[in-house]
Amino acid sequence: MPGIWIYSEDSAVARQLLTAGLELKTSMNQAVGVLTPNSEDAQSFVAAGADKVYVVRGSNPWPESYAGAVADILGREEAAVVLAGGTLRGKDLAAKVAAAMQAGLVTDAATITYANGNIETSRLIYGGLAVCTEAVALPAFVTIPPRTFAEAPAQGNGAGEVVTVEAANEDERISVTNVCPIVRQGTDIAGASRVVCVGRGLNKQEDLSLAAALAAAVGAEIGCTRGISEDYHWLPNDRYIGISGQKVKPELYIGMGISGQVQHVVGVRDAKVIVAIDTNEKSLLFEAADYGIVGDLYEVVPLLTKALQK
Ligand SMILES: Cc1cc2nc3c(=O)[nH]c(=O)nc-3n(C[C@H](O)[C@H](O)[C@H](O)COP(=O)(O)OP(=O)(O)OC[C@H]3O[C@@H](n4cnc5c(N)ncnc54)[C@H](O)[C@@H]3O)c2cc1C
Repeated sequence: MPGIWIYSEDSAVARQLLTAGLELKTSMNQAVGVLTPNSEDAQSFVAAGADKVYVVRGSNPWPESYAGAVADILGREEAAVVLAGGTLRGKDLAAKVAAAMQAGLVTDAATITYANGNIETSRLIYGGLAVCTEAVALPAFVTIPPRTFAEAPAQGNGAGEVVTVEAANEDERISVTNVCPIVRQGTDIAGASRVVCVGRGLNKQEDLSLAAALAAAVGAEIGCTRGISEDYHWLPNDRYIGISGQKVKPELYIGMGISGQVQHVVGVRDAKVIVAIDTNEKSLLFEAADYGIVGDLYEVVPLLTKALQK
């Protein structure tokens, strides 16, 4: 089936990529297919508009175990465009399969369109200071970060076909002997709808209670800048936001005591409403903010919390 193919080991991300795939389907007039390791979600892709779904079952979740099977399917189907989730495993798999198929690969695309017979993408570079646009000849591989698109909704039962393929473990050097899930505190901050974020304007770890009270008042998760987790170890590393941390897309982000360096702001720029609290009126976070309060967080935050509790 020549057309647009989607792969992610995370079914929610695959449904987000399906939104981009269905837009390309209209402009390219080609079918959309999904490859997934998750047999239980195959019908949800069909219901959301996939014309064909391959369930690729490997003996372990490492891309080494099924990259060859994915390349075989995509080669057989004469894939024109492959969209892979921009997760660690998605990028790993995309690189392996694109190399096997001698196809071009663009990573971390924020937009994707079909124009002049090519796939055109844009992505942020230099820590968010510039936008890079690229045109890739077909067949083209593109990785897209999670939450770039909304999930494609179910449209009915769908008429797409589901095919199951068993992938042999291609790399005998790798075997899974144990799996330890990452233990997270609270919910995944990347998916939080509200975030209260603390920076090094906070004087000591006990003062995180100020942020916790504000977060409780607005129903938010607590995030931080890199120094708070990596240098001070006041919060776990999965709480820091930015280019090398989590990218968040909340309805509301409240940043306190944050200087707004680009490496942090690039992780929050997609927030719907940004509120900044800082003593320094030149804090760069004010430039990204919808609302700014120039003031001492030790005075402002308790007042704000009290007002919001009412
Ligand atoms: C390659 C690279 C990658 C990086 N990746 C990331 C990343 O992913 N995420 C990230 O966050 N950083 C990242 N950084 C670090 C980044 O460049 C900044 O150093 C960091 O974001 C600054 O953190 P901050 O705003 O908490 O601290 P600071 O820059 O020290 O700012 C503290 C702020 O608090 C204010 N303040 C002080 N006291 C008060 C008070 N009482 N009330 C109110 N405001 C007060 C100050 O005016 C100041 O604006 C990266 C850096 C590099 C080089």
